[in-house]
Amino acid sequence: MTDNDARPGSGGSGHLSRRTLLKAGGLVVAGTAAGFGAAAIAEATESAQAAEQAGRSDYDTIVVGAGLAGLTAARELRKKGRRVLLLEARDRIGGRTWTDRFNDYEIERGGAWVDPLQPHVWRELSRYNLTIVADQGPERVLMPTPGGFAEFDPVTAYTRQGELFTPFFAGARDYFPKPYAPFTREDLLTPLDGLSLRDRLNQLAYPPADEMRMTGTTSLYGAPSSRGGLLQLAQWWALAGWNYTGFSGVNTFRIERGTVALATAILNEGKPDLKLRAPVASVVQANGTVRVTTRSGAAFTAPEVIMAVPVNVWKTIAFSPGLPQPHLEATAQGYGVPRQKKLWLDLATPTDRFIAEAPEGFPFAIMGRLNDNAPAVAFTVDTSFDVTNRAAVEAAVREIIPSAVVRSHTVSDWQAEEFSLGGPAFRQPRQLTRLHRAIGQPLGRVKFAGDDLALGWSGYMDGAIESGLRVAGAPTLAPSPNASPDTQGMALPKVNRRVYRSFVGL
Ligand SMILES: Cc1cc2nc3c(=O)[nH]c(=O)nc-3n(C[C@H](O)[C@H](O)[C@H](O)COP(=O)(O)OP(=O)(O)OC[C@H]3O[C@@H](n4cnc5c(N)ncnc54)[C@H](O)[C@@H]3O)c2cc1C
Repeated sequence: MTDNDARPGSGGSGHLSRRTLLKAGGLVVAGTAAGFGAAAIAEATESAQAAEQAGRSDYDTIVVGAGLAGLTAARELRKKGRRVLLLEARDRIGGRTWTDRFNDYEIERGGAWVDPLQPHVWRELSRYNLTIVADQGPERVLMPTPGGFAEFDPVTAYTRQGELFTPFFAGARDYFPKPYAPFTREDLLTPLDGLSLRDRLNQLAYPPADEMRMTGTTSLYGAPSSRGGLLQLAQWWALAGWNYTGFSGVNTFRIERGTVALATAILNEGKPDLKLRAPVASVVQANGTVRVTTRSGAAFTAPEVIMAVPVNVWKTIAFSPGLPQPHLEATAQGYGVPRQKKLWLDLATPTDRFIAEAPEGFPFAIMGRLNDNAPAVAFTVDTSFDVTNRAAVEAAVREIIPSAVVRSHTVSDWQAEEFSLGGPAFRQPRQLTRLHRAIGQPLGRVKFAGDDLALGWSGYMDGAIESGLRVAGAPTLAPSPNASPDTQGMALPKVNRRVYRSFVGL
């Protein structure tokens, strides 16, 4: 049910005095946890206590955040017969997935690609009978060399990438023997978790000509390579079957009707009470009740709350009692790839299907046109050029393809969006062993969910769904990556996965 107004009988905002409403309204302006004053928390606490004493809660569970994690959790709880309220800050569902239009073309501004190696998202696609399409893939690949960019056929280019990346992940089968249970060999993980992607490159000491072919990948996720943790990428390698074809081929496929079709199907099955444009400002627990207050002052109570918002956003919400130390550290350090922007480019030239990878330090880490007559997609973590300016974007593209002509473009800046404050999850060194388990733990009656907290495909839609299932007490999946992927009866377009450089996790 889509319902932007307080539900009759919910008792929601009716619980608040005018004074509280005005005070809570101040939160909108402040927009940060710090902006939520002690007086407002005290009042919300009293109110939660009163609700508890009166034995009335508006809902059984309040889920905050209608991304794939929150939608999944809400559906699973509804299936158990619970009364569920889903509060979403934006005016749409889907969070870091967003099917939109650019010129006459359907684009994904966030998550796009799915794969049978990703069991949770794949099971959902099968459940809703959502058709899968394959990108056509590149006809040629531009790779950096010490003398400039050189052109290769895709099989040659990606066979070489496989030769370079396989040693990068040497030992991953030992330290991630069960990729969905990442702490199985914590003894081996702990010393490795201090390594950044840059550290691992330094250890391998590849000749410069080889290293430059790898830093397009490491800089994109690490943002820069020295920031991203080796073990995040290594876990994806393990989840994909400990080999390059799996790692690189993941995300060859898309949902024909867009990610919006998946998010909508989950919502329609669960039918929680959904309130859009309802950014949550505070979450206050007292005597067995949790009171959730939005920036506009609407308040709702339930014995249980699920926070399915990105870790990076936790710091903008006032929790009482306050977040434990690991949660505070994680939200201060950041869990989502910082600075990453996804651009769609209408290129007059070139007109063919290509992928170009650039070494660290270039404005674009990777770009390509994957389908005929489609716009090109490009990713940057460089904050020094103005991505809103067409001429600056064209100049950046021309650093790789000198003859390129950009007609128009559009940008998604997930870092700048206040309800994500970053891109997909990508852990930094030491976050896996020091923080990951701890931040998945509840704070009293408040539980946490999201792709950031997944045990498997963190940074992907699959991880968001996995986390949403787990927090709602529903079974998750952990297939052996050695087994052939379970396509769950879905028709799969036949493609040569070796020619893909998937835009893994992008
Ligand atoms: C550029 C980009 C490319 C990606 N590419 C892929 C890909 O190809 N394949 C893939 O599988 N994954 C990809 N991902 C990752 C994937 O999109 C995410 O893993 C997934 O969407 C996360 O879902 P989530 O529910 O955990 O979080 P989100 O989708 O971020 O959902 C959280 C929700 O909480 C809401 N919210 C935030 N703050 C508040 C508040 N205060 N009150 C109420 N609501 C709030 C947000 O508006 C949002 O709707 C990509 C992500 C990005 C950014």
